[in-house]
Order: sequence, then C-alpha cells, then structure tokens
Amino acid sequence: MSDDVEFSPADWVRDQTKKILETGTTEGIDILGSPIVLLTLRGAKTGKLRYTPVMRVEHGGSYAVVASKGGAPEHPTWYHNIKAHPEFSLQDGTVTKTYVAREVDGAERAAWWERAVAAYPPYAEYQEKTDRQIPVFVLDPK
Ligand SMILES: C[C@H](OP(=O)(O)OC[C@@H](O)[C@@H](O)[C@@H](O)Cn1c2nc(=O)[nH]c(=O)c-2cc2ccc(O)cc21)C(=O)N[C@@H](CCC(=O)N[C@@H](CCC(=O)O)C(=O)O)C(=O)O
Repeated sequence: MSDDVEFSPADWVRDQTKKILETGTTEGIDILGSPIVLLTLRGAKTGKLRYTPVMRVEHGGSYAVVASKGGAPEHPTWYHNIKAHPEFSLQDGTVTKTYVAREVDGAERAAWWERAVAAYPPYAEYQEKTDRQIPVFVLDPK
C-alpha cells in the first residue's frame, strides 16, 4: 500500500505541485522564470509524505535546497523534515531519483549559495530580510 502524499496547505504551492503531477514534468513551471524541482519529504513528527517544491539549483549531478521561506524569521517546517529524514526523492523534469541531503556550512555553503542566487536572485533579498542564516542542504545522488 503506497503512502498517500500530502499537498501543501498553501494554495499556490499546491497548484504548482498538482500541475507537475498532471503533466509529469517540472518543465514550464517556474517562479519568476526560474525552474523548480519537486521533493517528496517525510514529516519529522507525523511520518507523512509531503510534496515540497523548491527552486532548482543543480551542479554536477548534485542539488542545493535552500530553506529560505521568503526570508521569514523562522525556518520552513520542512527544514525539520529533511533533518529527520535526509534520504528522499527529487523530481527534475520527468526524472525522479533518490538523494541524500546534508546541511552545509563554511566554504561549501558559500559556493552553493552563489549558485543558488545565480539560479534565483531573490534568495539574496531573502537573506537581507532576516538575521537567521538561511540553511542550505546539498543533495547527493544515493
Ligand atoms: C506551511 C508549511 O510550510 P513549510 O513546511 O513551512 O514550507 C513553506 C514553504 O517553504 C514551502 O511551501 C515551499 O514549498 C515554498 N517554496 C520554497 N520554499 C523555500 O523555502 N525555498 C524555496 O526555494 C522554495 C521554492 C518554491 C518553488 C515553488 C513553490 O510552489 C514553492 C516553493 C506546511 O506545509 N505545513 C504543513 C506541513 C507541516 C509539516 O511538515 N509537519 C511535519 C512536522 C515538522 C516539524 O517537525 O515541525 C510532519 O508532518 O511531521 C502543515 O502545517 O500541514
């Protein structure tokens, strides 16, 4: 019996997720012209599977996932989901693979932060907006 996967309670996020599932690809679905990828994360407390779209930041077969939440003072809830269950699937285009996430800091974080801002410039404004350091996870193929 396959786990049913929960959608975001946020309408605009749910709508983009449903479009990816209906069309079978993340192609053509974007935020301000920047592409997105679809994570399927397991809840840290409930264990439920949850669709979580994020911006696409890819380099050499690995991805960065940026827990920005628009520069809000607190991390997105899904930050805790990745910390608790770091192995999960990522869909990019029509391809879905399993990755293992690790939170990065120092020079590695700086290199990925640069790639993230290049892929989606508003990340720089989000970091200006909050004094929490926006977490960056690197996802390596399993
Ligand atoms: C509102 C809350 O959202 P959140 O997890 O804080 O995440 C907020 C947003 O970051 C999330 O909606 C992202 O998908 C928004 N988002 C991006 N968010 C980002 O932070 N970064 C991005 O790059 C990003 C890109 C993006 C692209 C397209 C799109 O449609 C959305 C995008 C939420 O979904 N809550 C659910 C799930 C809560 C949950 O995960 N519960 C866990 C427990 C977690 C815990 O331990 O506290 C569980 O089930 O166990 C609920 O209340 O039912």
